[in-house]
Amino acid sequence: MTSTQGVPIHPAVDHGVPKARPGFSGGVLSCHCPADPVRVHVGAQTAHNHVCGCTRCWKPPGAAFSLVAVVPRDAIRVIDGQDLLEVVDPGAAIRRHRCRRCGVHMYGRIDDKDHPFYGLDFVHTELSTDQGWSPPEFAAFVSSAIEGGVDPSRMDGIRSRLRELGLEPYDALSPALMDAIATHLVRRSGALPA
Ligand SMILES: N[C@@H](CCC(=O)N[C@@H](CSCO)C(=O)NCC(=O)O)C(=O)O
Ligand SMILES: [Zn+2]
Ligand SMILES: [Zn+2]
Repeated sequence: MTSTQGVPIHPAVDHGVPKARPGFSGGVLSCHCPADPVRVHVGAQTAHNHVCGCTRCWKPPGAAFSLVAVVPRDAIRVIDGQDLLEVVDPGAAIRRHRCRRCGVHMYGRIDDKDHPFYGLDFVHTELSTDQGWSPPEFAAFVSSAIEGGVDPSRMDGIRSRLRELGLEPYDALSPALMDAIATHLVRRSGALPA
């Protein structure tokens, strides 16, 4: 089979998916401002790290996918630049807090207590120089990359490259996460025991 190594996905995976460090318990995320960056301490290892093709997640310049994971919301502490943070879209389920100088998203928070992922914040581990974060496990919202400007003719190559990297492509979240969402919705409706 022809290699699709030359198909760029995201700089953090284009040369191979990194490994988690056993015992890793978090680090500091910094925005891209060259001086006085916003800094956020994340006091936990990440979970469900994935590359995401949706238009809402922050991506580094030129990348077709973002790299995004979750941590418990109480693990997030803004240590510098709190006053520089603004919410990108207050109406979105994930209220992404970005640096208003450089535009980098520092964390995304769910404030709706009924949301299946309430209690989890979304973070981009590439904003940290600390090594050992949980690596991406799958690719989400792959078809949405077209909405972000990727030519549809490139999608076969992109899906092949994702598979080559071990990042199974899905057009929503992974089956495990979609099942968790559906289970939450059914439980909330009272049709399943809590
Ligand atoms: N086609 C849309 C999809 C946007 C979307 O639903 N994104 C997901 C995944 S983000 C992290 O994996 C989501 O849950 N969004 C909720 C929110 O953004 O509040 C598009 O590309 O815009
Ligand atoms: Zn900034
Ligand atoms: Zn996304």
